[in-house]
Parts: sequence; C-alpha cells; structure tokens
Amino acid sequence: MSALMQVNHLSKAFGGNQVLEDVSFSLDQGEILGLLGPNGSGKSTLLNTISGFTPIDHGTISIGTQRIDKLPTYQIINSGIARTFQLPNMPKKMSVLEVVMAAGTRSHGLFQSLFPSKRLRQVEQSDLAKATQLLDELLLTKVRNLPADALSGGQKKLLGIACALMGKPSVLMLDEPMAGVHPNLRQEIVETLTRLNQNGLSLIIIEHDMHFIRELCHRCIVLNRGTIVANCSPQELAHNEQVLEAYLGGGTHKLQEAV
Ligand SMILES: Nc1ncnc2c1ncn2[C@@H]1O[C@H](COP(=O)(O)OP(=O)(O)OP(=O)(O)O)[C@@H](O)[C@H]1O
Repeated sequence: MSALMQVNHLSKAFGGNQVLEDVSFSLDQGEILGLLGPNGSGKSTLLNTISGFTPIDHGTISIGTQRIDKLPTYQIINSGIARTFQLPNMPKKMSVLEVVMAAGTRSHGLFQSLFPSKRLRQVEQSDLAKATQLLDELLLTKVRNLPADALSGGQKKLLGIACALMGKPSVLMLDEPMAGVHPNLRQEIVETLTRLNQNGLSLIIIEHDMHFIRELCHRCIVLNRGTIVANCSPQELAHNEQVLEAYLGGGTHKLQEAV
C-alpha cells in the first residue's frame, strides 16, 4: 500500500479551545482507517478540516502530491474526497432518487447544468443508472419515491452514503455510519462498504461500535483531547493503555463495554 492522504502537524483551536493539536497520520491507498476517541475528542472536527468545512490553523493536508488544506470545499470534493455527516439533514420536497441525482449534478458543476447539451443528457442517463444502482446497493430502492425527509434516521445515513458516492470519490469519510441504523441493516452496510473498498475506495470511519470497527477496519487512530494517542490494528486497541485511559478517563463511550 502507498500513502493516498497525508495529514501533517495539523492544529485547530476554536477561541481558547485547542480541539486538534499536532495531528499527523496517513491513509494508504485501499485502506479502511477507523477514527476513534471519546466524545469531544475532535473526531468530527478532523473530518471537517480534511473536507474543507473548517479552516486549519497550522499543518498540511495532502492527497498524493497535491496540498488541499487551502482549497475551497468544492475543489476538495473534485480532488476525490467525499464525506457523510453524523446527523444528515434531508430536503423535505425532494424524493430520495432526486436527492441522489442532485448529488450527481453537483459533482458535474454549474456550467454543464446551466448549458444543457446532448452530452449533459447522456450524463443524466448515466447518473440515473448510477443512482439506481447505489439505491439498490444501499437497500433504498423501495423508498426511492418517498420524500427524503420521511426516511428513518438509519435510512438517511444510507442516503448520505449514496449521495457521497455519486461523485465517484477515491476517499470516503463516514461520520458514525452505524448510529441509528437497525441491526438488520448493519451486516448489509458492512458488506457494501467491503465491496466498495475491494473496488478501490479508501475509507476513514468515525464509529463507536467496536464490532463494526473490528470487522471492517484495517487500522485505527485514537484521538484524546485532540491528540493522537494510538495508531494500531483494531485487535491491539483493547490492550493499549493510552486508549483505555482515554476512554476510562471521562469519555461517555466506554471502550471496554464494547470489546
Ligand atoms: N464550530 C465550532 N465552534 C466552536 N467549537 C467547536 C466547533 N466545532 C467543534 N467544536 C468543539 O470542538 C470539540 C470537539 O468536537 P468534535 O465534534 O470534533 O468532537 P467528537 O470527537 O466528534 O465528539 P462526538 O463523539 O461527541 O461526536 C468540542 O469541544 C466542540 O464543542
């Protein structure tokens, strides 16, 4: 494996609150990296900085040889990075299929949308095929004509993944994909993410569900108060003293309960 993404000495503070401090790690091509840590340790902020939603104070973020830490969000998306959110908001007046199709339109850019052409119609046809396939893979075919806002919390998460995949990213970052998802759907999600990974997608996954982490992740990094305290295999987590200290020292998610 070779490094696809490199984060070096990244720091971020909100006012006097130092949320990320000197964070460095890499994501290898084809890797599934778990991002763990107690509540408030800076996991979502780290994803926000990588995806350009939150500007960084210090450090660098690169994809291959390209620095992306100063780029606007749409260019970061174009460089192949997609993400989902912990609590996805969905439009009330669009159907599930329309929301996925709109995510595809966003990835083609405004120019093509404003000046429709034969080429655009072809793109729309291929978007429809891709959206239909993704909805099928993410078990949303039955609800494709419902308003997106009417979906359950778990289904909204799946829809968020479908939208993120419309841009054909090389890195997908998921913020707690299993939270609120019915147990019956979990294995399907694991299998879908495994298949996507086998087809070349690299993943960074924030998750508190240790069964999911062990089943899916090749490696984990653990944040505690904004600093990386472990970078190891999922199997090594339960024996890592700094990890146990991070979780037992005040976090509400107790690692030992999960392992
Ligand atoms: N936009 C913001 N403005 C001010 N403070 C923020 C902002 N975003 C995050 N923070 C603070 O950064 C800290 C880390 O939050 P973050 O959401 O990154 O943690 P987390 O590890 O993802 O937590 P959880 O597991 O509970 O989702 C918190 O103290 C939070 O209040």
